[in-house]
Amino acid sequence: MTVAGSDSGGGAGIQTDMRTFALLGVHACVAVTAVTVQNTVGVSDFVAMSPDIVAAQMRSVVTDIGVGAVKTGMLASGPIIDAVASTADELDLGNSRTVPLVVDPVAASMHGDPLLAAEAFDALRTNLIPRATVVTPNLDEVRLITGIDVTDAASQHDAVRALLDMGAQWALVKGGHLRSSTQSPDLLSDGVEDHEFTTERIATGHDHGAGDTLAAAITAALAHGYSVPDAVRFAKSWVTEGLRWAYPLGAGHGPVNPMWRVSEE
Ligand SMILES: Nc1ncnc2c1ncn2[C@@H]1O[C@H](COP(=O)(O)OP(=O)(O)O)[C@@H](O)[C@H]1O
Ligand SMILES: Cc1ncc(COP(=O)(O)O)c(N)n1
Repeated sequence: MTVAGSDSGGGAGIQTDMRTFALLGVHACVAVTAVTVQNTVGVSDFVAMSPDIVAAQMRSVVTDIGVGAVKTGMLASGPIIDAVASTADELDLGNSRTVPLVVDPVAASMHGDPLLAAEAFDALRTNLIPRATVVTPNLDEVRLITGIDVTDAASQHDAVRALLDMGAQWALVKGGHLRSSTQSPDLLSDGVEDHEFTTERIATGHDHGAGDTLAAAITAALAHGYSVPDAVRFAKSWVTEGLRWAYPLGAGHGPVNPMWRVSEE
């Protein structure tokens, strides 16, 4: 299940989560948190759902269909974060519970347009990150959540540690925004084991939805029973191929292509 916002341009959010889930052989259920007015150049507006309706979608799906793993993406507001956190407890989702919960703490679109209210960061830190089986921030989100500016391997380790100190079971600090590097290094840790997943940086401006694709692929792999390190290893290779097969669209950033496996044939 994905708990996320709609991207009218189809490059990120629910739309990319559902494509990724389908291609990875899992049925996608959805709790819509917000509807964005979005294309390849930016997000011009959004409307958030009521927290009760978000919680009710989660409850409706879990009590009837069941879920193998759950991912959160754009949550829009503090009250939605609080509702998702308490519903996760009610439904036995998250850190040390039955069903893994992947928290992608989406704060803004890649164009810099906000997707989370500024006053919602406390709720993210104190209510959602402690419930995460794995939290997957990019470097801008790391700065906003922990105050740490990641510029190298040492500060990436510090950021992982800060997220684990907030209570996440595993933290994955993604290196996609280290744009001056020739590589794209992601660091995963639970405080005991460190795993580095590094790929060559792909020269593309069409990287819209990369974080969603990665987190959705982690979620699908967890639903298939992978361990967290194996799920992240798989998802990193999946998003790397998606970036290689990304295509231009509109006047801005085209989408990572989660259909790369189909496109290849
Ligand atoms: N140009 C690139 N080449 C290779 N991997 C990339 C590139 N850009 C991002 N990635 C990878 O895509 C995933 C999403 O990363 P990132 O861009 O940091 O997140 P977000 O989309 O949330 O901003 C990470 O695994 C990151 O390493
Ligand atoms: C509904 C929604 N969810 C998530 C993102 C983040 O994706 P990106 O960082 O590629 O803009 C987005 N732009 N829109």
